Amino acid sequence: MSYTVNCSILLTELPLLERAEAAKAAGFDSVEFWWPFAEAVPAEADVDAFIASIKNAGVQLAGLNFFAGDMPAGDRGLVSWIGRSSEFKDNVSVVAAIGAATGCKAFNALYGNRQDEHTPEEQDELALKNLLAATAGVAPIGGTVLIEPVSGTPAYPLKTAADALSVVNKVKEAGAGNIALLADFYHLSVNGDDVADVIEKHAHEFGHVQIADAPGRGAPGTGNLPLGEWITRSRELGYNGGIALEYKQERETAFNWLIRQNA
Ligand SMILES: O=C(O)C(=O)CO
Repeated sequence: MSYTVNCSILLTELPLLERAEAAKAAGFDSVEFWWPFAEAVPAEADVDAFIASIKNAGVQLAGLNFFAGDMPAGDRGLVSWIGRSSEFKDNVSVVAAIGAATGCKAFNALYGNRQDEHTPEEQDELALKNLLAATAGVAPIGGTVLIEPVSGTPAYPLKTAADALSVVNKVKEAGAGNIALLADFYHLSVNGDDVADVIEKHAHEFGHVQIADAPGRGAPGTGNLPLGEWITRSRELGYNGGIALEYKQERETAFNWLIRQNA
């Protein structure tokens, strides 16, 4: 099986523009990134350099997150963030341009942490508008917007597959078909979701899958999740998209579990 390397959590010892090449050298043909710039609309030269690093490495960009704010400081997306919707919409154009240049078709829109000064209804109303703008923005390049339950950030409201699917369904009811659940087996497990049940019910409609073991968000085999079984069952039930490696592990040993598995 060929996996996608998430180069925002793996290979991070290397400068951003060297990571795609390092993934290729480690034997992978596809990579994905969280938003790789500090701002929603970076300098054109920085975007061009990022695209060139993917193309020159000879890998496929298989996934890209929309700008999500200051993630190290705890931000997890702009989608429902009242006061930052023009920034989000400006970002959609840059994301779509990167998709057009690279052939990337999967775009993860982190929903945003709850803001105490606004009601959940107000934030969800904005999220619907922003997600309709995002789905419209990537539709011309055949893109799909992904909605991801995330762990580790208490104020992030989408914790289970059901939470994310209710957002997906609202956007679909509003007329956009190109939106789907990002099933990150690590985040779902840590949040207490029943991952096996989510797979039984929804694998056929997953937009993307990411893996890490739990506890610890390490490589497969470092924790106790049955990741191999879950991947196999997802495939049996019709999921035919990529499986992205989104775990923490130093570069030297990042893919040893795969080498052992293939030996
Ligand atoms: O913030 C995280 O942990 C993510 O997985 C973002 O995509």
